[in-house]
Amino acid sequence: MQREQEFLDRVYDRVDTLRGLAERRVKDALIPVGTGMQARLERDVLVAERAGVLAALNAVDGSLCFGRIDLQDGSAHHIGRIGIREDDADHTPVLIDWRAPVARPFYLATGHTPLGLRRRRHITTEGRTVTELHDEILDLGDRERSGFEDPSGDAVLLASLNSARTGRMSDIVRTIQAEQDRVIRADHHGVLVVEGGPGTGKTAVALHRAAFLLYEQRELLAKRAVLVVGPNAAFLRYIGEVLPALGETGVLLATQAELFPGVHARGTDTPRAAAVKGDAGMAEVLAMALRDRQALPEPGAPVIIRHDDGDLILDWEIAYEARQAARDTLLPHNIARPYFVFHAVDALTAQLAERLGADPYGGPNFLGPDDIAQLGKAVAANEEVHAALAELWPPLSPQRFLADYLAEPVYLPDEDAEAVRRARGAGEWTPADVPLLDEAAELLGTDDSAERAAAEAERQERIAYAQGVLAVSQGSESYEFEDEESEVLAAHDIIDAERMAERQEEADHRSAAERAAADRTWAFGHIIVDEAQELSPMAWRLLMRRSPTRSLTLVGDPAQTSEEAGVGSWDAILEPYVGDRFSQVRLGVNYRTPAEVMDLAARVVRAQDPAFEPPASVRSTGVAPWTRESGADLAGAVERAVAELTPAEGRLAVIAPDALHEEIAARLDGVTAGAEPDLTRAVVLLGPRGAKGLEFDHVLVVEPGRFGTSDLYVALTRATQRLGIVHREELPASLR
Ligand SMILES: Nc1ncnc2c1ncn2[C@@H]1O[C@H](COP(=O)(O)OP(=O)(O)OP(=O)(O)O)[C@@H](O)[C@H]1O
Repeated sequence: MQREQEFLDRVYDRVDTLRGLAERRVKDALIPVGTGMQARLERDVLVAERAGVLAALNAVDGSLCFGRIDLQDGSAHHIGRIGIREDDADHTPVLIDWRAPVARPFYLATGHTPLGLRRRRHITTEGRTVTELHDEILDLGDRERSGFEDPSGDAVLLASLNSARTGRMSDIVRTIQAEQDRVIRADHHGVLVVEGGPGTGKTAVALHRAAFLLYEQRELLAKRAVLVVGPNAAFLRYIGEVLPALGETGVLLATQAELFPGVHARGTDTPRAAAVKGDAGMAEVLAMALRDRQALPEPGAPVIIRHDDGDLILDWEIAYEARQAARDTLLPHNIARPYFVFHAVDALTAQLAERLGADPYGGPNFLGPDDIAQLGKAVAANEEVHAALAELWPPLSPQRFLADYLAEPVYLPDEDAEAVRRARGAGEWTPADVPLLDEAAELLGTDDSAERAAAEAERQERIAYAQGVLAVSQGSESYEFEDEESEVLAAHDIIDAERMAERQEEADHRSAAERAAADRTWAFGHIIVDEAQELSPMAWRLLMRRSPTRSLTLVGDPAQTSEEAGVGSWDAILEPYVGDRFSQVRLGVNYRTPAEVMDLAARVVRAQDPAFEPPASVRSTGVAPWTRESGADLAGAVERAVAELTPAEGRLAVIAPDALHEEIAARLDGVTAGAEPDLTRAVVLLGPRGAKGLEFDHVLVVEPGRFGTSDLYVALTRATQRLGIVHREELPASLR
């Protein structure tokens, strides 16, 4: 213990020095250097990197070092959350980053395959103090003993699994199991599917994989960022501290609702509406609806446009020809629109020229090319022409187009159309709208010509300003002294106006993740999707656009699928994008739910699928789950059960059908219905969907007869210790 403490003191001394250094280096990096795009980009990356180092040093302070491996060759390494090196000529490693290849035997070695290890030591600390050691002897021939031997090898794991929950997920870096380690360190190329039942550590593994990839592919991912997609905001908050605790901040966590920058999708859909909106056929439906927005005047009923040189007649033929020319470009709607306008203006000009220059005696037209060009300019400048053309081929934003479509949904069976119909201006965007907005944005194309023109105008303004500055400095021409060496330089000698203008531009110190959050077309370096079974085919289209390299990790459990829009099999999800070129692994051990609770949960699924095999629980508590009939006063029975089950330390979740929340919340102190739950409170009230991915020490399930099979399976598997069930209505047969 003493020696480990001395070691730790040395490491923390070094950390404190490094932190001081990092603080100074962040400040230095902020000083503007060089000019030009490249220099600025490099500086911004440097600032982000150095700020990242500082954040990492600050974040990992609490439990920096957690392990040690002693090798058969007599050497030893300490393993920590981040790597620390000595300040010597060789930069000797003091603490090995858990993600480094050298650290790998810490996770994989067994007595059977010791991978060159003699001993594995788990070091437990509180703050900067060593409090416990647990040693596993891996070389049975080795007689040396420390007195801290842990013959079972899982004391640290079990202590962590049994510890009281806090409402925030913690990292598992000290106790990653071998099957999990293989997933975390799998190659980042291509698509990896990680399947596993409740509590098998899928979420934990996905997050540690993000940390691993950020370490291994630091250069690529610092620029392109990692996206982690989770099922809802409460879940993202629940997992939000894991990566920072591992020293990683370059990750964007988002729900589907947040994947269209500028839109906050806070509305809700009926399950039916969400399923219709998520169906793959919606891509074609929207494309067809958009073609309908490229309209023509009725044949025989042309649009008459007033014009100084005589009325212009915008008829079916002119509009048809112009539309065809624009469609032939195969460009998205907004980008093809100028072609439509150009062809229509051209045809209207020709019409006018023919009328004005016509020779009454049938000779050639009087007007020369210059006259016609003049006429064309006047037609193009006529506001009414543009208004008429905008009626036929309107410039559209994704929001406007989708709102219009939902107000009058076409190309859908009547029932589906009714399910998604929403009056213009009514209600908010919903998560299921987000992939449709993204699809619309693709079909429409971004017409950013106005923004580009504005940016260029701004740049010209800066250059003009800089020229002004230089003109003033010109007044003090460089004086040529006889002695050439002593020439005095003026500002304009060393800097031209353009470079000076660039210098004035605001530096963009946002990290790649922050930039990515604001950019719909961002291509992420890697995307991790948790609860991937819930996403609809339309949502997959959106995510695949954000991952042109198809570097993805998908994590999920088909048995827990609750969304009607969710896709049934990984083959069905992935076939359109990568064919059958994806790898799949299964995690088979449940670290969360005790065996007693898992047995009950498995019965629920088996009632539907007799061949169902749940993951094996690593623990049992010896406490069986119980069911209790409430009599008439359901809320009263819940209140009493909550009083019994609320742990002295840790968290209790009441998982009840949404319709009962008001009634239940009224009886529970500090518990509210409807609002987004604060998971750090001792008692939390949730619906089965909101409980997805979360866990609590104790769980009370209310009125399980009203839950669908997969929702009930999710609800029952949230407990790390105890489970109770309260019901007034009849129990499902599987729970009786
Ligand atoms: N190797 C490990 N060491 C310590 N704790 C672990 C380990 N693996 C998993 N856990 C813990 O088990 C619990 C369940 O993990 P996690 O939430 O990642 O499972 P999951 O497979 O995503 O579950 P679900 O599908 O039910 O949401 C978490 O508390 C997690 O910290």
